[in-house]
Amino acid sequence: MNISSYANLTPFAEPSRVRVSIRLRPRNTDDLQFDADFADSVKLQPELKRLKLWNNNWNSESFKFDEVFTENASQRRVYDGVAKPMVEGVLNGYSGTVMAYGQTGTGKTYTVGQLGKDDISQRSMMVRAMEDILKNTSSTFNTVEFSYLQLYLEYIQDLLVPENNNIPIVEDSKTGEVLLPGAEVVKVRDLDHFLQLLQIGEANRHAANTKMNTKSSRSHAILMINVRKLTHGKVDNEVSTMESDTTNDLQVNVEVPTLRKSKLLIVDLAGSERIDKSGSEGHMLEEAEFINLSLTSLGKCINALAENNPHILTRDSKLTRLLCDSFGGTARTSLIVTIGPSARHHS
Ligand SMILES: Nc1ncnc2c1ncn2[C@@H]1O[C@H](COP(=O)(O)OP(=O)(O)OP(=O)(O)O)[C@@H](O)[C@H]1O
Repeated sequence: MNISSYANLTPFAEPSRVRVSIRLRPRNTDDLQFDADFADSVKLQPELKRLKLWNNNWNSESFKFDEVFTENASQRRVYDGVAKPMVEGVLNGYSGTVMAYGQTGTGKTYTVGQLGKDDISQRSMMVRAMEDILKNTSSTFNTVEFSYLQLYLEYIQDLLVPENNNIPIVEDSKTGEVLLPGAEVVKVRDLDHFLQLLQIGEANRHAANTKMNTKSSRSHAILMINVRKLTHGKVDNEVSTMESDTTNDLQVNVEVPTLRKSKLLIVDLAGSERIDKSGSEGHMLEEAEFINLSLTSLGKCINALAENNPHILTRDSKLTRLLCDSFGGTARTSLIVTIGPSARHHS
């Protein structure tokens, strides 16, 4: 899978159920030391929402995205362009999924999961999304709850209570809703409460990576925010009245309380390295194969969604089973592909 796997999805379906954006990470000290650059092989054209890739000096390919973010794009701008529309949908009762996809070290966690404790301008989508949801809900009429999980190999582990490390996926046969019995579901009091728990989750993910002897994330991290809103919708009701000897049917507006449920998923996917290039063996190979399987089946679902194909095969991996109730119907998906200065050599 490389850049071209997800580019150019937009023109096929209007209005699309999938949006795909791309973000370039700025050069870090390693890139500068090894003089890694992007400009000789890749050109971002944000005003055209295009990325141009040179295969050699004469040949180039152009890919279209919904949004193109250069290395100068702030966390705020990326959030506004990618996640905010999904948050607005969730506040209006529609579910949505935002996912970060890219190779190790290209900025997936920075984009979707960074806490920004010391500098709020560095806050990522998870924090900004919760902030916006809390700002636009009232604790009297709404409930905001979340779970924070990771999927490693084919095991779902609770990042808030890591002892829960083999959580099953159950599909409600009536509603099709994905249920995760045993996963911690926390009612959010305020943003500070959420930040504290997100930090615990981050530390548990980090500890799991350290145990696996790697700094990079070999698991998918999934933040699941559930919003329940009590709304009072007006419903036309027919009422019969008696006036002297005649019966009259009147249409009256009746206020009926309705509960609207919606879900926002923010997913920090595991690095998308290819097995053949990583030279993995033994356990590392098994790990890479599971990541490959889940990303491949996710790719198939996203392509099916973009083509408005009603048959979305979600059975192939735990990742897509976990996401399946956020794929169909009115739900929307937004994918942000992160790339780094050395990405061309690995794609
Ligand atoms: N847009 C950016 N601006 C500034 N720093 C960034 C940006 N994107 C990433 N970084 C920095 O680059 C490093 C790698 O980013 P990050 O950990 O988010 O990558 P990743 O894709 O999640 O990697 P992995 O798959 O290994 O977990 C981090 O130090 C991060 O702070």
